[in-house]
Amino acid sequence: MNLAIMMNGLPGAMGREIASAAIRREGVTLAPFALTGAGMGGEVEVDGVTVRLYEPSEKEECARLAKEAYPEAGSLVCIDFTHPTAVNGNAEWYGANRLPFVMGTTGGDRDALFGVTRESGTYAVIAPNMAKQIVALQAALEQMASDFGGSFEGYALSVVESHQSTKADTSGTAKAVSTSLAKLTNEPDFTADDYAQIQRVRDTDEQLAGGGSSHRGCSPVPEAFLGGHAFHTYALTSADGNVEFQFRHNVCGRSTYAEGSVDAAVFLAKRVGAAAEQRVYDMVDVLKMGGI
Ligand SMILES: NC(=O)C1=CN([C@@H]2O[C@H](COP(=O)(O)OP(=O)(O)OC[C@H]3O[C@@H](n4cnc5c(N)ncnc54)[C@H](OP(=O)(O)O)[C@@H]3O)[C@@H](O)[C@H]2O)C=CC1
Ligand SMILES: O=C(O)C1=N[C@H](C(=O)O)C[C@H](O)C1
Repeated sequence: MNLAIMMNGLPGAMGREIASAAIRREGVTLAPFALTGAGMGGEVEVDGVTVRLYEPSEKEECARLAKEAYPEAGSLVCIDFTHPTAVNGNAEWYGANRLPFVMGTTGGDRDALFGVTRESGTYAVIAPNMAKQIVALQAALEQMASDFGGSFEGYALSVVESHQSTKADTSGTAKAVSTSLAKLTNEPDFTADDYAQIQRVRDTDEQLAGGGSSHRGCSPVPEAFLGGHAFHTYALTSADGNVEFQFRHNVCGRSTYAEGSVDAAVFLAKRVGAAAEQRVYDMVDVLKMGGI
C-alpha cells in the first residue's frame, strides 16, 4: 500500500484526529495540501507534517496540485470532514476532478450527494458514522427491519442525541438509525420531516445532567468530553407504555471515527486499484467486504 490522504476539513477537530491516524498507519502518508473553510487558508502542522490549506475560492489550484503530485489512480484519496454547507459543493468538486473520496461530513442534501457522485463515476465511501461497532449495529438493525419489518407496529420511536455544542446539524447517525427503526414500527415512509422529532441536546448543563428534564433518556456526559462526544439513545415504547426497548451508544472523544475513516480510505484505494464495478459504498460495505 502506498496511499496519500488529502484531509479536507483541517484544522477542524475530526480533520486533526484523522490526519494523525493517517500518519500513524503503515503505507499511508498525509498529502501536504488540503481544503479548508473561508478565511482559514495558510498552513497547519500535524505531528510534524506541514499541510498547506486551500480556501473554497482556491479549490481549482488544489485540484491541479493533486493531479500533478498523484497522477496514478488510487494513489490519493480525499477524506472530507468539513461542514454540512460544504457537502454538496465538495462532492461536485471530487466528481469533476475524479478524486476518490470518503465523505464523513453529515448534513447537506444527501440525495443530491449520492446522485452527483454516482453520475460522476467517482469512487466514494459515504457514511454518517465511521465507528466499526456503530456501523455493525446499523447493519444489524437494517437486517432486523428487513427480516421482521412491522414487528414493533404501534410502538412509538423516540430519539435523543447529545453532541458538543459547536455541532452544526442534527446527528446524521441518528437520522440513519431512526430510518431503520421506523421500518420496525411499520412507518417505512420516514422522511426528512420526521427527523425534526429527533431531540438534540447541545446545552452543556443539560449534558452534564443527562439531558435534563426536557430530554430524559440521554446518559450524563463526563465533563472532560463536553467538547467532543456523541451520545445516542433510541427508545421504542408500546402504545400502553408497558414495554420499552432501548438502543444506546455513547462515544467519548473522536478516535474511533478517525481509525474507521482511514480504513475506509485504504478500502477505497484498493477498489480503485482493482477497477471495481461498484463505485459508491457505505461503511456497511466496508465492514462486510473486509475493509475493517
Ligand atoms: N462520519 C463520522 O463518523 C463522523 C462525522 N462527523 C461529521 O464531520 C463533520 C465535521 O465535524 P468536526 O470536525 O467536529 O467539525 P469542526 O467544525 O471541528 O471542523 C470542520 C472544519 O471544516 C472546515 N470547513 C468549513 N467549510 C469548509 C469547506 N467548504 N471546505 C473545507 N473545509 C471547510 C471548518 O473551517 P471553519 O472553522 O472556518 O468553518 C473546520 O476547520 C460534521 O459534519 C460531523 O457531523 C464527525 C464525527 C464523526
Ligand atoms: O459531529 C460529531 O461529532 C459527530 N457526527 C456524526 C453524526 O452526525 O452522526 C457522527 C457522530 O455522532 C459524531
